[in-house]
Amino acid sequence: MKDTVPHGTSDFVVVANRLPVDMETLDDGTTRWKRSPGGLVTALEPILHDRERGSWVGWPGVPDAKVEPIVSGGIDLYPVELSSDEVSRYYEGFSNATLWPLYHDVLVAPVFDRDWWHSYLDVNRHFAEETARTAAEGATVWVQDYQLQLVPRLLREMRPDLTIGFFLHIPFPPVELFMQLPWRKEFVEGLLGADLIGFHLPGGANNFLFLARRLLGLDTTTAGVGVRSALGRVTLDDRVVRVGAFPISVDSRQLVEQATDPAIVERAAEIRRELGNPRKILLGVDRLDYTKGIDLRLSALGELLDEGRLDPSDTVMVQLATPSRERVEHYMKMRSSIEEQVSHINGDHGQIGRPVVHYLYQPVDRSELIALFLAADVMLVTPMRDGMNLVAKEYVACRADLGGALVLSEFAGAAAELRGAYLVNPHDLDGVKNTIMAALDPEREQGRRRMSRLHRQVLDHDVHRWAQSFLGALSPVVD
Ligand SMILES: Nc1ncnc2c1ncn2[C@@H]1O[C@H](COP(=O)(O)OP(=O)(O)O)[C@@H](O)[C@H]1O
Ligand SMILES: O=P(O)(O)OC[C@H]1O[C@H](O[C@H]2O[C@H](CO)[C@@H](O)[C@H](O)[C@H]2O)[C@H](O)[C@@H](O)[C@@H]1O
Repeated sequence: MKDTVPHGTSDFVVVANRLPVDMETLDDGTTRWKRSPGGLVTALEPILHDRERGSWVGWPGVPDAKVEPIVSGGIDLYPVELSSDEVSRYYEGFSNATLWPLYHDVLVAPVFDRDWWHSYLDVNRHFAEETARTAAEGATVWVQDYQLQLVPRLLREMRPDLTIGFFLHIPFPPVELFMQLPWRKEFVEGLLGADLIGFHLPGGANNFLFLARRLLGLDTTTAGVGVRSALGRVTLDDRVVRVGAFPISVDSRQLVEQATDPAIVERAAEIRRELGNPRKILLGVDRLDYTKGIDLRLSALGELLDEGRLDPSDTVMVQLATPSRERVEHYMKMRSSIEEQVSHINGDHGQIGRPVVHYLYQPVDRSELIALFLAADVMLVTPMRDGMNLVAKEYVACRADLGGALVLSEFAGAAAELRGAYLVNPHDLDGVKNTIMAALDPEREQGRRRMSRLHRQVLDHDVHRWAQSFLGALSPVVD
């Protein structure tokens, strides 16, 4: 295969399950493009804008879409077509009903289905082939996330001239959980096709190194990996693979700019008025996913209202939930139970024209989202497990006014850096309730000091630093 693949012209190629835009078919049968959901796209978009040329290989988000490459002179988009059967078995099945729950602490039971596995293997091969066609001789390829863990090895077999990086956006599980995977060796071998493997946190990197030793009997470093430092190494027969921790972030300066735009500041004030000028506004912003702890925060709110610790006449919660993976069973169940909880709270505590919980099952524009961040007194980020959680970082980046408070789960990757947040254990409902109460009414100067510390952290560690640290560590392997 090596010599038969024609080379493309792109020196820098991002490979991700999704393109940064999703194709949408309108009622009249015409199509248009809209921003893809999720933090991976939020993070990678500004990185590619920084580059004069680059390509992105990914799925356009709908089955059976025959889309020609979109070559614009900036970021060229190379669509990978997935059939409806592949969407069902590779994306909804293996990626999101096997790997996603397995890597998120088995919050629901992962399904191990051999047909799904074969589809995952086939689709990973399609992605590797499309990338091999797109990349120029000696190009750098950056493969993203759990949907494509076999691509590094497949791609190296096709194109040994490439420099290959891989970044995992979700947690890498503890060894005991990973060992459940019937195809565990194939995954470790797949990732070892890369020159550099990146995780959000040192724990994930250390788990991976342990598995490379234990499962494959490879020679690895055993000292702990640091944050953007002290990379681990796996020594193979012909090369060394490096392993590191690179916490992802947001485009902080751009968010500050938008959040201080007078039109957005005015919109934030208008939102408060539209909500009836409550004393306090709580906010949740998530993809609708069972990992995000939306149910937990609604339970906390419901109990605080039931107990009279919160007054429904002066407290409002806004919960935005982006539709996600809507055909996967646990997502359907979670949607129904969240909507039941919202109705329950509003039924018990709302008044005509004054619901306590304003729930939107739809994505909103970035400017509206930033205005909501500014309007919110308390941001609730309460996942049971999350790779990073960019919403937490977006909120503190936007609060250049040093107002607001962040309640953050210890089980979000972001908690490793945002130590000044109101940290909660999402398994401890009473603890969450007490922490929400504390975050609602901090002593003013103490609240501003907390936010100032968080804001500085996110400004100093933005998404550009993330990309530079990963790509900087990847580039020495070219020498
Ligand atoms: N309802 C929504 N409307 C607009 N953007 C949203 C909405 N929900 C989530 N987002 C955006 O999607 C991204 C979510 O990223 P993150 O918190 O890392 O989690 P994940 O990638 O698992 O969805 C953020 O950029 C956030 O602002
Ligand atoms: O593509 P979808 O199935 O619609 O899912 C959206 C994305 O969700 C996940 O995001 C993760 O990446 C974020 C950025 O690193 C991180 O902050 C968050 O904790 C992760 O959950 C998924 O990993 C992406 O591949 C999806 O595109």
